[in-house]
Amino acid sequence: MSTLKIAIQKSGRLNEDSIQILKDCGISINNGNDQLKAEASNFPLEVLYLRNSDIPQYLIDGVVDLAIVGDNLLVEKGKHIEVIQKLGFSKCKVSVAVPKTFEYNSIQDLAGLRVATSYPNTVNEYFGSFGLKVDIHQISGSVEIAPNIGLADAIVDIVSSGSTLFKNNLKEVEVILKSEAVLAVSPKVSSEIQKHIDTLKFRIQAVLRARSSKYILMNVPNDKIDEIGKILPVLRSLTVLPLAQEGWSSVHSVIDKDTFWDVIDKLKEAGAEGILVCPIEKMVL
Ligand SMILES: Nc1ncnc2c1ncn2[C@@H]1O[C@H](COP(=O)(O)OP(=O)(O)OP(=O)(O)O)[C@@H](O)[C@H]1O
Ligand SMILES: O=P(O)(O)OC[C@H]1O[C@H](OP(=O)(O)OP(=O)(O)O)[C@H](O)[C@@H]1O
Ligand SMILES: [Mg+2]
Repeated sequence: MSTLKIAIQKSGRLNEDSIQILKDCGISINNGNDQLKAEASNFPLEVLYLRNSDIPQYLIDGVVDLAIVGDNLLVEKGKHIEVIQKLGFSKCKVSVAVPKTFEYNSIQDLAGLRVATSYPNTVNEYFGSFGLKVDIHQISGSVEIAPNIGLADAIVDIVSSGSTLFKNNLKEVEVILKSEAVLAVSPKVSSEIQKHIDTLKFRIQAVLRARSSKYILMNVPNDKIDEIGKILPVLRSLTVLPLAQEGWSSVHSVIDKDTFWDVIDKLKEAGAEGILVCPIEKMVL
Protein backbone atom coordinates (compact mmCIF):
# COMPACT_ATOMS: atom_id res chain seq x y z
CA MET A 1 0.00 0.00 0.00
CA SER A 2 1.26 3.53 -0.78
CA THR A 3 2.43 5.79 2.03
CA LEU A 4 1.85 9.51 2.20
CA LYS A 5 5.03 11.47 2.92
CA ILE A 6 4.53 14.65 4.89
CA ALA A 7 7.24 17.18 5.75
CA ILE A 8 7.07 19.12 8.97
CA GLN A 9 9.60 21.50 10.49
CA LYS A 10 12.35 19.68 12.40
CA SER A 11 12.65 22.34 15.10
CA GLY A 12 11.40 25.87 15.40
CA ARG A 13 8.17 27.76 15.51
CA LEU A 14 6.07 25.29 13.48
CA ASN A 15 7.29 22.03 14.97
CA GLU A 16 5.10 21.57 18.06
CA ASP A 17 1.83 22.77 16.52
CA SER A 18 2.45 20.60 13.44
CA ILE A 19 2.91 17.48 15.58
CA GLN A 20 -0.12 18.44 17.68
CA ILE A 21 -2.45 18.78 14.70
CA LEU A 22 -1.46 15.32 13.44
CA LYS A 23 -2.06 13.92 16.94
CA ASP A 24 -5.46 15.63 17.09
CA CYS A 25 -6.25 13.87 13.80
CA GLY A 26 -5.79 10.60 15.69
CA ILE A 27 -2.41 9.86 14.09
CA SER A 28 0.24 8.24 16.31
CA ILE A 29 3.78 8.96 15.20
CA ASN A 30 6.28 6.35 16.28
CA ASN A 31 9.13 8.45 17.63
CA GLY A 32 10.06 11.82 19.11
CA ASN A 33 11.76 14.29 16.80
CA ASP A 34 15.26 12.98 17.40
CA GLN A 35 15.15 11.10 14.11
CA LEU A 36 14.64 12.71 10.73
CA LYS A 37 11.97 10.22 9.66
CA ALA A 38 9.13 8.54 11.50
CA GLU A 39 6.16 6.37 10.62
CA ALA A 40 2.62 6.59 11.84
CA SER A 41 1.34 3.35 13.36
CA ASN A 42 -2.33 3.87 12.44
CA PHE A 43 -2.31 5.86 9.16
CA PRO A 44 -0.34 5.28 5.91
CA LEU A 45 1.91 8.22 6.73
CA GLU A 46 5.63 8.87 6.93
CA VAL A 47 6.77 12.09 8.62
CA LEU A 48 10.00 13.77 7.46
CA TYR A 49 11.48 16.38 9.79
CA LEU A 50 13.04 19.11 7.64
CA ARG A 51 14.10 22.75 7.68
CA ASN A 52 11.13 24.99 6.99
CA SER A 53 13.14 26.87 4.36
CA ASP A 54 13.95 23.64 2.47
CA ILE A 55 10.35 22.41 2.36
CA PRO A 56 9.17 24.29 -0.79
CA GLN A 57 11.89 22.61 -2.90
CA TYR A 58 11.04 19.15 -1.52
CA LEU A 59 7.43 19.74 -2.55
CA ILE A 60 8.42 20.97 -6.03
CA ASP A 61 10.62 17.88 -6.54
CA GLY A 62 7.94 15.50 -5.22
CA VAL A 63 10.31 14.19 -2.53
CA VAL A 64 7.41 14.78 -0.15
CA ASP A 65 3.72 14.75 -1.06
CA LEU A 66 2.50 17.15 1.57
CA ALA A 67 3.95 19.64 4.05
CA ILE A 68 3.11 21.91 6.90
CA VAL A 69 5.04 25.07 6.11
CA GLY A 70 4.93 28.83 6.67
CA ASP A 71 2.98 30.38 3.80
CA ASN A 72 5.63 33.14 3.54
CA LEU A 73 8.16 30.47 2.49
CA LEU A 74 5.90 29.39 -0.38
CA VAL A 75 5.63 33.01 -1.51
CA GLU A 76 9.44 33.14 -1.44
CA LYS A 77 10.31 29.76 -2.95
CA GLY A 78 7.20 27.89 -4.05
CA LYS A 79 4.90 30.20 -5.99
CA HIS A 80 3.18 27.33 -7.82
CA ILE A 81 2.71 25.05 -4.84
CA GLU A 82 -0.95 24.55 -4.02
CA VAL A 83 -2.16 25.38 -0.51
CA ILE A 84 -5.07 23.12 0.44
CA GLN A 85 -5.70 24.32 3.98
CA LYS A 86 -4.76 27.24 6.20
CA LEU A 87 -3.93 25.92 9.65
CA GLY A 88 -4.44 28.97 11.89
CA PHE A 89 -1.11 28.93 13.76
CA SER A 90 2.26 30.72 13.39
CA LYS A 91 0.51 33.86 12.21
CA CYS A 92 2.92 36.64 11.29
CA LYS A 93 3.65 39.36 8.74
CA VAL A 94 6.55 39.92 6.37
CA SER A 95 7.24 43.63 6.65
CA VAL A 96 9.60 46.40 5.63
CA ALA A 97 11.24 48.15 8.61
CA VAL A 98 13.65 51.06 8.88
CA PRO A 99 15.53 52.73 11.77
CA LYS A 100 13.23 54.85 13.95
CA THR A 101 15.22 57.92 12.95
CA PHE A 102 14.58 57.36 9.21
CA GLU A 103 12.15 59.97 7.90
CA TYR A 104 9.98 57.61 5.93
CA ASN A 105 7.18 58.90 3.74
CA SER A 106 6.73 56.27 1.05
CA ILE A 107 8.29 53.17 -0.44
CA GLN A 108 10.04 55.38 -3.02
CA ASP A 109 12.29 56.61 -0.18
CA LEU A 110 14.00 53.22 -0.19
CA ALA A 111 14.88 53.17 -3.94
CA GLY A 112 18.48 52.10 -4.46
CA LEU A 113 19.12 51.58 -0.74
CA ARG A 114 20.51 48.45 0.97
CA VAL A 115 17.87 46.03 2.27
CA ALA A 116 18.84 43.07 4.50
CA THR A 117 16.55 40.04 4.33
CA SER A 118 16.24 36.26 4.29
CA TYR A 119 13.56 36.59 1.60
CA PRO A 120 15.24 38.03 -1.54
CA ASN A 121 12.56 36.96 -4.05
CA THR A 122 9.79 38.48 -1.94
CA VAL A 123 11.76 41.72 -1.66
CA ASN A 124 12.55 41.90 -5.40
CA GLU A 125 8.96 41.24 -6.32
CA TYR A 126 7.57 43.75 -3.83
CA PHE A 127 9.89 46.62 -4.80
CA GLY A 128 9.57 45.61 -8.46
CA SER A 129 5.80 46.07 -8.23
CA PHE A 130 6.50 49.79 -7.57
CA GLY A 131 9.07 49.90 -10.38
CA LEU A 132 11.87 50.16 -7.79
CA LYS A 133 15.18 48.38 -7.34
CA VAL A 134 17.00 47.90 -4.05
CA ASP A 135 20.40 46.47 -3.15
CA ILE A 136 19.60 43.17 -1.40
CA HIS A 137 21.87 41.77 1.31
CA GLN A 138 20.75 38.21 1.95
CA ILE A 139 21.32 36.95 5.48
CA SER A 140 19.80 33.87 7.06
CA GLY A 141 18.97 35.14 10.56
CA SER A 142 19.13 38.03 13.06
CA VAL A 143 18.15 40.32 10.21
CA GLU A 144 17.02 43.08 12.59
CA ILE A 145 20.60 43.73 13.67
CA ALA A 146 21.68 44.69 10.11
CA PRO A 147 20.87 48.45 10.21
CA ASN A 148 22.55 48.83 13.63
CA ILE A 149 25.84 47.38 12.39
CA GLY A 150 25.85 49.43 9.21
CA LEU A 151 25.05 46.51 6.90
CA ALA A 152 21.76 47.85 5.57
CA ASP A 153 19.44 50.89 5.48
CA ALA A 154 16.25 48.84 5.83
CA ILE A 155 15.16 45.27 6.42
CA VAL A 156 12.43 42.92 5.27
CA ASP A 157 11.67 40.26 7.87
CA ILE A 158 9.00 38.52 9.90
CA VAL A 159 7.07 40.61 12.40
CA SER A 160 4.71 39.17 14.97
CA SER A 161 4.48 41.08 18.28
CA GLY A 162 6.90 43.73 16.98
CA SER A 163 9.18 43.33 20.00
CA THR A 164 12.28 42.38 17.96
CA LEU A 165 11.85 45.53 15.87
CA PHE A 166 11.36 47.61 19.01
CA LYS A 167 14.47 46.20 20.72
CA ASN A 168 16.54 47.03 17.64
CA ASN A 169 15.24 50.60 17.28
CA LEU A 170 13.37 49.83 14.08
CA LYS A 171 9.86 50.73 12.92
CA GLU A 172 7.57 48.80 10.58
CA VAL A 173 6.71 50.94 7.55
CA GLU A 174 5.06 48.52 5.10
CA VAL A 175 3.39 45.10 5.40
CA ILE A 176 4.27 43.02 2.34
CA LEU A 177 2.19 39.96 3.23
CA LYS A 178 0.43 38.09 6.03
CA SER A 179 1.36 34.49 6.69
CA GLU A 180 0.34 31.47 8.73
CA ALA A 181 1.13 27.76 8.72
CA VAL A 182 -0.52 26.00 5.78
CA LEU A 183 -0.96 22.50 4.42
CA ALA A 184 0.69 22.48 0.99
CA VAL A 185 0.70 19.75 -1.62
CA SER A 186 3.31 18.67 -4.18
CA PRO A 187 2.36 18.99 -7.86
CA LYS A 188 3.60 15.40 -8.34
CA VAL A 189 1.16 13.36 -6.23
CA SER A 190 -0.39 10.18 -7.63
CA SER A 191 -4.12 9.48 -7.46
CA GLU A 192 -3.57 6.85 -4.77
CA ILE A 193 -1.69 9.35 -2.59
CA GLN A 194 -4.36 11.96 -3.33
CA LYS A 195 -6.91 9.71 -1.56
CA HIS A 196 -4.79 9.69 1.60
CA ILE A 197 -4.42 13.48 1.32
CA ASP A 198 -8.20 13.87 1.11
CA THR A 199 -8.65 11.70 4.22
CA LEU A 200 -6.08 13.69 6.18
CA LYS A 201 -7.51 17.03 5.04
CA PHE A 202 -11.00 15.90 6.11
CA ARG A 203 -9.66 15.09 9.59
CA ILE A 204 -7.71 18.36 9.84
CA GLN A 205 -10.81 20.35 8.93
CA ALA A 206 -12.79 18.58 11.68
CA VAL A 207 -10.04 19.45 14.17
CA LEU A 208 -9.84 23.11 13.08
CA ARG A 209 -13.62 23.54 13.21
CA ALA A 210 -13.68 22.09 16.72
CA ARG A 211 -10.83 24.38 17.81
CA SER A 212 -12.74 27.46 16.70
CA SER A 213 -16.06 26.47 18.30
CA LYS A 214 -17.62 25.82 21.71
CA TYR A 215 -20.59 23.68 22.66
CA ILE A 216 -23.10 25.64 24.71
CA LEU A 217 -25.96 24.32 26.89
CA MET A 218 -28.48 26.32 28.92
CA ASN A 219 -31.83 26.17 30.65
CA VAL A 220 -34.51 28.31 29.02
CA PRO A 221 -38.17 29.04 29.88
CA ASN A 222 -40.21 27.60 26.99
CA ASP A 223 -41.69 30.97 26.03
CA LYS A 224 -38.16 32.36 25.50
CA ILE A 225 -36.87 29.61 23.17
CA ASP A 226 -37.65 31.56 19.96
CA GLU A 227 -35.85 34.65 21.21
CA ILE A 228 -32.82 32.57 22.33
CA GLY A 229 -32.83 30.83 18.94
CA LYS A 230 -32.39 34.18 17.20
CA ILE A 231 -29.29 34.95 19.27
CA LEU A 232 -27.56 31.63 18.57
CA PRO A 233 -25.95 31.11 15.17
CA VAL A 234 -26.70 27.43 14.68
CA LEU A 235 -25.44 24.74 12.33
CA ARG A 236 -28.85 23.37 11.43
CA SER A 237 -31.36 23.88 14.19
CA LEU A 238 -31.27 24.17 17.95
CA THR A 239 -31.42 21.05 20.06
CA VAL A 240 -34.27 21.56 22.55
CA LEU A 241 -34.89 18.95 25.26
CA PRO A 242 -37.63 19.18 27.90
CA LEU A 243 -36.45 19.53 31.51
CA ALA A 244 -38.07 17.76 34.47
CA GLN A 245 -39.25 21.15 35.69
CA GLU A 246 -42.49 22.08 33.92
CA GLY A 247 -42.22 24.98 31.41
CA TRP A 248 -38.41 24.77 31.01
CA SER A 249 -36.14 23.27 28.36
CA SER A 250 -32.46 22.53 27.91
CA VAL A 251 -31.18 24.27 24.76
CA HIS A 252 -27.94 23.13 23.10
CA SER A 253 -25.95 24.76 20.32
CA VAL A 254 -22.47 25.38 18.86
CA ILE A 255 -20.99 28.88 18.88
CA ASP A 256 -17.85 30.55 17.61
CA LYS A 257 -15.24 30.66 20.40
CA ASP A 258 -14.32 34.29 19.67
CA THR A 259 -17.86 35.59 20.02
CA PHE A 260 -19.09 33.54 22.92
CA TRP A 261 -18.76 36.25 25.62
CA ASP A 262 -20.95 38.63 23.58
CA VAL A 263 -23.45 35.86 22.91
CA ILE A 264 -23.55 34.82 26.56
CA ASP A 265 -24.46 38.33 27.73
CA LYS A 266 -27.33 38.42 25.23
CA LEU A 267 -28.52 34.95 26.27
CA LYS A 268 -28.64 35.94 29.95
CA GLU A 269 -30.59 39.09 29.11
CA ALA A 270 -33.04 36.96 27.14
CA GLY A 271 -33.69 34.69 30.15
CA ALA A 272 -31.24 31.78 29.80
CA GLU A 273 -29.95 30.24 33.05
CA GLY A 274 -27.29 27.68 34.03
CA ILE A 275 -25.22 28.30 30.91
CA LEU A 276 -22.46 25.72 30.32
CA VAL A 277 -19.74 26.22 27.70
CA CYS A 278 -17.69 23.13 26.77
CA PRO A 279 -14.77 22.42 24.40
CA ILE A 280 -15.49 20.34 21.31
CA GLU A 281 -13.16 17.45 20.52
CA LYS A 282 -13.95 17.06 16.78
CA MET A 283 -16.57 18.60 14.52
CA VAL A 284 -17.58 16.73 11.36
CA LEU A 285 -20.06 18.39 9.04
N1 LIG B 1 7.76 35.48 15.59
C1 LIG B 1 6.97 34.71 14.88
N2 LIG B 1 5.65 34.62 15.18
C2 LIG B 1 4.83 33.83 14.46
N3 LIG B 1 5.24 33.10 13.41
C3 LIG B 1 6.53 33.14 13.08
C4 LIG B 1 7.46 33.93 13.80
N4 LIG B 1 8.69 33.76 13.26
C5 LIG B 1 8.51 32.90 12.26
N5 LIG B 1 7.22 32.52 12.12
C6 LIG B 1 6.63 31.60 11.14
O1 LIG B 1 7.13 30.31 11.42
C7 LIG B 1 7.93 29.84 10.33
C8 LIG B 1 9.14 29.12 10.90
O2 LIG B 1 9.96 30.05 11.57
P1 LIG B 1 11.28 29.58 12.30
O3 LIG B 1 11.97 30.77 12.80
O4 LIG B 1 10.98 28.50 13.27
O5 LIG B 1 12.08 28.85 11.18
P2 LIG B 1 12.90 29.39 9.94
O6 LIG B 1 13.90 30.36 10.43
O7 LIG B 1 11.98 29.84 8.84
O8 LIG B 1 13.54 28.13 9.38
P3 LIG B 1 14.22 26.74 9.38
O9 LIG B 1 13.29 25.64 9.82
O10 LIG B 1 14.53 26.65 7.93
O11 LIG B 1 15.41 26.85 10.26
C9 LIG B 1 8.25 31.08 9.50
O12 LIG B 1 8.45 30.75 8.14
C10 LIG B 1 7.04 31.92 9.70
O13 LIG B 1 6.01 31.50 8.81
O1 LIG C 1 7.74 40.48 16.15
P1 LIG C 1 8.32 39.44 17.06
O2 LIG C 1 7.28 38.80 17.95
O3 LIG C 1 9.49 39.94 17.83
O4 LIG C 1 8.81 38.22 16.13
C1 LIG C 1 9.65 38.45 15.04
C2 LIG C 1 10.92 37.67 15.13
O5 LIG C 1 10.63 36.26 15.22
C3 LIG C 1 11.42 35.59 14.25
O6 LIG C 1 12.65 35.25 14.76
P2 LIG C 1 12.92 33.94 15.63
O7 LIG C 1 12.63 34.22 17.06
O8 LIG C 1 12.18 32.80 15.01
O9 LIG C 1 14.47 33.75 15.50
P3 LIG C 1 15.35 33.36 14.21
O10 LIG C 1 15.77 34.66 13.61
O11 LIG C 1 16.47 32.59 14.80
O12 LIG C 1 14.50 32.53 13.29
C4 LIG C 1 11.60 36.61 13.14
O13 LIG C 1 12.73 36.30 12.33
C5 LIG C 1 11.75 37.91 13.88
O14 LIG C 1 13.08 38.14 14.23
MG1 LIG D 1 12.80 32.43 12.77
